Amino acid sequence: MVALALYRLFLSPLAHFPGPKLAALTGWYETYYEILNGYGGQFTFRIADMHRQHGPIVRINPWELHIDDPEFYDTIYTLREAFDKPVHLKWRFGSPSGIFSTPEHRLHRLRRISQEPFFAKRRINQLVPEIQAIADRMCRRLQESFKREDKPVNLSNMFTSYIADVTTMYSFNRNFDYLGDKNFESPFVQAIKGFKDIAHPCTQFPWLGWFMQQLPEAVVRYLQPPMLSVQDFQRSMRLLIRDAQNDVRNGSNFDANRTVMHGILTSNLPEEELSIDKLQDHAAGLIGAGIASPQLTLTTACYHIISDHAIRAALRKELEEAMPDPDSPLPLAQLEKLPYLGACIEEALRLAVCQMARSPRIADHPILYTTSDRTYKIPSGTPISSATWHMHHNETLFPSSFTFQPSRWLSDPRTTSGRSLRKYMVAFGKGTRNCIGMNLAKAEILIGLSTLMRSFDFHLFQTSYEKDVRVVRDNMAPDVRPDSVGIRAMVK
Ligand code: HEM
Repeated sequence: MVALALYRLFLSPLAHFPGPKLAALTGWYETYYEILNGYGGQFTFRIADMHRQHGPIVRINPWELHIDDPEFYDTIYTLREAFDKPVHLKWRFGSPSGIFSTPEHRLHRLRRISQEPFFAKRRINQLVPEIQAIADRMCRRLQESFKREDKPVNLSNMFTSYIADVTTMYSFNRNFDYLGDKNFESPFVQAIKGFKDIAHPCTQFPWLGWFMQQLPEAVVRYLQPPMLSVQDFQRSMRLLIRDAQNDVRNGSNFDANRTVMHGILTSNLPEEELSIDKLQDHAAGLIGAGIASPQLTLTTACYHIISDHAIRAALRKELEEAMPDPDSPLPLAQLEKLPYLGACIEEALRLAVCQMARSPRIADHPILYTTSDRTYKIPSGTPISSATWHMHHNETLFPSSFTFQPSRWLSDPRTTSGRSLRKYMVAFGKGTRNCIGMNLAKAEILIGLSTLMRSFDFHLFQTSYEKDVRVVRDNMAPDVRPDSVGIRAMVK
């Protein structure tokens, strides 16, 4: 023990990097902040404190560095290098073979290439009529079951159902009509919560994710209740995959170009990549990542727009001029050109952050990082990261960073050093592992938000900033107090 402590503090290749000595000494420091301190999920905030105290590069645990320098982001998250992700993060979401979780660069490329064509802009453009039809269904449900009955709607549940209907339609060609539920309570609300609840324990104790999957259900129910909704979710993915496999086997009733799962099954992936376990991980990755982040962005946008009269009026004016008849929606290409709508969405993406937990990369060669007074040589094999949370709340780039100001995105905004502000918008990540679903997400958000805001007015219902909006923990995605029941609104 003593030898290990001395090694970590004085002899390790990271010993000369700044940071708290306790963090350099033991991984339990991080575990304490992620699991035991306050609501848990506090380490991202703690890292911000470390930077305030020790500068732009800090050693955050015995093995890892974090860099809070907007100009260095593109060096870590790059298309030019073949970086890996740390192996211990593979079990974080219980789907070790999903592309999000694949550590090795080469295997990641192989898996990602089989899905990429489905998320190209051209392919997403073809999907627009179906997304619009689902957004129209959301509005009809709001009109009939909430506006007419003068009943509050839970915005996060509604957007989860909207996005879940789009995602399952595109992934499996299935219409589950989650929007049809009386209160928009789709099973994904519980499953997403379950994924978030297990993520910190599975990150801190990587064997836990594997171990939980080996245990009988009754034991899991007793030990880790959140894992149950994750297992339910994984079981339903398996059934959908079996159906898609049958379609492909029978050569009937499917079009390989229409859904992502049929596309994966008919791609050039080698046979060993098409086992039911691996396919389940791909499906879980797509559905999990594909629902949680667009939902959070839409809820964030909606909350801020309806809580600020001036912003709501400006958006309403732009939408009314562009869409005189609310029942005749604009084509996606024209929605993309509406400046104020675009600025509201950009600002919602910035504030929603979506992926709050850091996502480290590992290089197989040393990397140089220069501060104002010295150059550090980061040893090869060291996990390094720059978290989106810190970038999006950098007060130099985004003054009053916690306020929703769409105007900061209007008219080709620049930083004080003359660079485009958009360079520092990193909601979708960058580099070889950036968000594969970005085009789909943007289409879902543009169509959903414009249709909704053109058709209705909203007033917040029993919603407080402190309880329901202020981010108090990093649950992989930013999360609010555990006693929040979500942002609710009356429909006018
Ligand atoms: C507002 C919406 C979204 C945001 C902000 C977002 C954000 C991100 C970010 C930051 C990453 C990089 C993760 C990392 O570096 O470790 C990522 C990866 C990923 N996203 Fe998204 N995402 C969104 C929507 C979607 C959608 C709609 C889908 C699919 C239906 C999707 C599927 C994925 C997948 C599969 C990955 C892993 C990519 C890889 O490792 O190659 N995301 N997303």
